[in-house]
Amino acid sequence: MTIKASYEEAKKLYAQHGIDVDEVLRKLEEIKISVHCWQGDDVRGFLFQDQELTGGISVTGNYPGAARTPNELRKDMEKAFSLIPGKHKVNLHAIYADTNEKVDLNELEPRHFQSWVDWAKEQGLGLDFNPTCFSHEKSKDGLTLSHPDAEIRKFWIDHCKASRKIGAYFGEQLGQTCVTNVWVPDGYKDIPADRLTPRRRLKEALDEVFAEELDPKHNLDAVESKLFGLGAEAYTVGSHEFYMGYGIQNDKLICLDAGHFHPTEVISNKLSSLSLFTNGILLHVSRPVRWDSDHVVVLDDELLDIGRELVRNDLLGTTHIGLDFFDASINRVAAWVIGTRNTIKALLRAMLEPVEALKQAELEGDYTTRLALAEEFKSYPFGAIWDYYCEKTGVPVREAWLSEVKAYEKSVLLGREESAPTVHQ
Ligand SMILES: C[C@H](O)[C@H](O)[C@@H](O)C(=O)CO
Ligand SMILES: [Mn+2]
Repeated sequence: MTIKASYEEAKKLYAQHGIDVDEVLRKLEEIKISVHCWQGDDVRGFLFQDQELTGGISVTGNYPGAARTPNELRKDMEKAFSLIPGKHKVNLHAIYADTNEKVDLNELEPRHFQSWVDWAKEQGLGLDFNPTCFSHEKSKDGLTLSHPDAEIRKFWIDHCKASRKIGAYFGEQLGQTCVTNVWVPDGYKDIPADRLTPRRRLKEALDEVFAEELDPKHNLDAVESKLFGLGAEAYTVGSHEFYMGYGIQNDKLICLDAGHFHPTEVISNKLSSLSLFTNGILLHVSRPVRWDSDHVVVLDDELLDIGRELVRNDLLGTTHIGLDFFDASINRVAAWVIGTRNTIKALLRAMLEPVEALKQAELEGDYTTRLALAEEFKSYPFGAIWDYYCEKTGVPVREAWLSEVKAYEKSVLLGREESAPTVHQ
C-alpha cells in the first residue's frame, strides 16, 4: 500500500470519532518549533573560543564533527531542517555572534548578528534569542545579575539590555516575534546564610533590564527558572517561585525547562495553571535523565503529555515551543532531527485524540470510557498520518532521513576533523 493509501485508510478511522485529519495537518504545519543552535557545537559559541562551558551545565561526549564556525553551524542546521517537516525558528545565544570584532557581551549590537538575520530571511526561518550569562570571566563566581558587586551586576544588566535590542531587531527584520529568554546560573554550592538578598538583587536587576518598553510585535521577554546546577546544588537565586512571581507581576513569559525541576515533577502538569495567570508560556523541551542532563528528547510519556496539555487546553497559540538539549555523544545533526521530529510527533499525536469525547466522559463521571478510549487510541494508526505528513511536506519518511545524515557526516562532518575551519565566510 502506498503512503497515501495508508493515510486514506487511517483517516477513515479517525473520522469515525469526528477528527478531521486534513485539518489537523493544516494546523500542525503552522506550529513553529524553536530549534536551539547550541546542540550543533556543544554550547561553545564563537565569541570566546577558548572559554570553557560554565554556569553549572555540562555537555558530555566527543562525537566528531561539531560546528566550528557560524557558517558550519548554519549548514548543519540547514541539513537538519531539510529532514524536519514544517518551517521553524532558530534559537541563538549571544555567544553565537558572527563577527571578527573583539566585542564583549555588554557591547553586542544587532549588527553582530546580521549574517544570522540574512540567513534566516533566505531560509524563511524565525529567530529567538538568549543573553549568555555564563562561560565568561565575569560569571566565574557563579553569580551574574544577583552578584553583590554592583559593577559586575551592571555588566550583566547591560548584556541583557543589549540582548533585548538584538531580539527586537530580529523580530522587526524577520516579521516574526522574537522571544528573548533570560536565564542566569546564579546560586550557591552550599547552604546560604541569606536567601533573600540575592533574590532582591536579581529582582531589581531584572527591573532595570526590562525598563525599556519594546514593541511586543518584535520582542517578547521570557524568564527561566532552575532548581539547581552543577556547583549550585544548595540554592538557585532564580527558582521557580521567584520567576513565577516575577513573570506574573511583570507580564513576562515564564519559561518552563523540562529539566529544571525535581526528578518526578513534570512541566506538563504546570501548563494549565500557568495559562490561567499569564499571557503566554515559553517551553524548553528537554529530557532530564536523573538530573538536568539535557538528553535528546524522545517520544516518552512526558513529551506526549506536554503535547496533550497544549492541544487539550488550546494553548498552542500562546505557547512558544523551544528545544533545549545537547548531546555530544551522537551525531549532532541527528540529535536535532530526532528531538524536533519527536516534538512534532507528540503534537500530532495529541491532535489526533478524541479530546471532546474524553472530556465529555469525564464530565459525566464515566471514567471507564475515559480510560478505555484513551488507551485504545494509543494503537490507532498514527504512523500512517505521520508518514503522509512527512511525504506531503517533502521530508524523508520514517528512518530514511538517517542515511542522509550519515552521508552528510561522511562528506562534511568527518572532514572537519582534518581541516582547519574557514572562519566568517
Ligand atoms: C544553554 C542553556 O541550556 C540555556 O541557556 C538554559 O536555557 C538552561 O536550560 C540552563 O540549564
Ligand atoms: Mn533551558
